[in-house]
Amino acid sequence: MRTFYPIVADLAGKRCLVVGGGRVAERKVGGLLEASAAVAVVSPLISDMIAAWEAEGRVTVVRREYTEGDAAGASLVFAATDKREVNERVYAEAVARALPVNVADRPDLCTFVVPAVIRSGPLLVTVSTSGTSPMASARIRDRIEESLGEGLDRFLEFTAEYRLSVHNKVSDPGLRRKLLAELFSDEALDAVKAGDWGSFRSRMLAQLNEA
Ligand SMILES: C[C@@]1(CC(=O)O)c2cc3[nH]c(cc4nc(cc5[nH]c(cc(n2)[C@H]1CCC(=O)O)[C@@](C)(CC(=O)O)[C@@H]5CCC(=O)O)C(CC(=O)O)=C4CCC(=O)O)c(CCC(=O)O)c3CC(=O)O
Ligand SMILES: NC(=O)C1=CN([C@@H]2O[C@H](COP(=O)(O)OP(=O)(O)OC[C@H]3O[C@@H](n4cnc5c(N)ncnc54)[C@H](O)[C@@H]3O)[C@@H](O)[C@H]2O)C=CC1
Repeated sequence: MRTFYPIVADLAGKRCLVVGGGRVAERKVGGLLEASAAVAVVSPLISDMIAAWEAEGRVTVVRREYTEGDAAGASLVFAATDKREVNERVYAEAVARALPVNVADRPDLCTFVVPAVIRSGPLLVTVSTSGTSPMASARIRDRIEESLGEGLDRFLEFTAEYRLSVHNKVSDPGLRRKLLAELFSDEALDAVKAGDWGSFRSRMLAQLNEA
C-alpha cells in the first residue's frame, strides 16, 4: 500500500490548472476556490457551475481541448477529463515540469490525492484512504462531522484569542499548559456540540483573570 504524507497547502493566488470541465473537475475547482487559488480550466465543455464561477470572474476558462504547454506557470495540475489518453498527456507534462499532479481516473499516477474535508472557521479536517476508497473517505468525514456538531468556528475564534491572552499574560510554561489543556477539554467540546458553552467561556475567562 502507498503511504501518503499529509500537508495543508496555502494556494491563495496560485495558478492551478484543471483540465476538463465536468462533474469531477467542478468538484476540484470548488475546493480550489475555497482555498482562494487562481483557477484556470481548459475544456471544450464546462458544467453550469463552472460557467457561473467564470461569469463571476472567479475562474478563467479556455474553451478548447488541452494542448501541451497549458501547465506553464501552474503550481498544481488536475487531469479530470473523461479521456484516459488526454489525462495521461496532462500527467506527462506535469511530470516533465516537476509539478504535483492529480489524475482523476488513475490513482497510480496521482502524485497527490484530494481528501474529503470538513471546514469550520480555521479548522480543516481531511480524510483520505490513500487513494483506495474515496466514498469511504466521504462517509467517514460525515461521521466525524456529526461527532463535532455545529458552532465549532466561534469556539475556535474564542480559543485562538484566549490562547494569545494566555501567551501574553502567563510566562510560567506549566501554568500555560494547564490553562490551555482545560480550554480544549472534552467538557468544552461537549458544550460546543450541545450549543451551550457560555458558562464554560465565563469560567475560562475568570480563571485567566486570576492567573
Ligand atoms: C484517488 C482519488 C484521486 C482524486 O480525485 O484526488 C480518487 C479517485 C477516484 N474516485 C473515483 C470515484 C468516486 N470518487 C468520489 C468522490 C470523491 N473522490 C475523492 C477523492 C479521490 N478520488 C482520491 C482518493 C481520496 C482518498 O484517498 O480517499 C473525494 C474524497 C475528494 C474530491 O474529489 O474532492 C470525493 C468525495 C468528496 C466529498 O464527498 O466531499 C465518488 C463519490 C461521488 O462522486 O459522489 C466516486 C464514485 C464512487 C466510487 O467509484 O467509489 C474513481 C473511480 C472513477 C470511475 O469509476 O470512473 C477514482 C479512480 C479510481 O479509483 O480508479
Ligand atoms: N477522482 C474522482 O474523484 C472521480 C473520478 N472519476 C473519473 O473522472 C473522469 C471525469 O469524470 P466526469 O467529470 O464525471 O466526466 P464528464 O463527462 O462530466 O466530463 C468530462 C469533461 O472532460 C472534458 N474533456 C474531454 N476531452 C477533453 C480534452 N481533450 N481536453 C480538455 N477537456 C476535455 C469535457 O469537455 C468534459 O467537460 C472520468 O474518467 C471518471 O472515470 C469519476 C468519479 C470521481
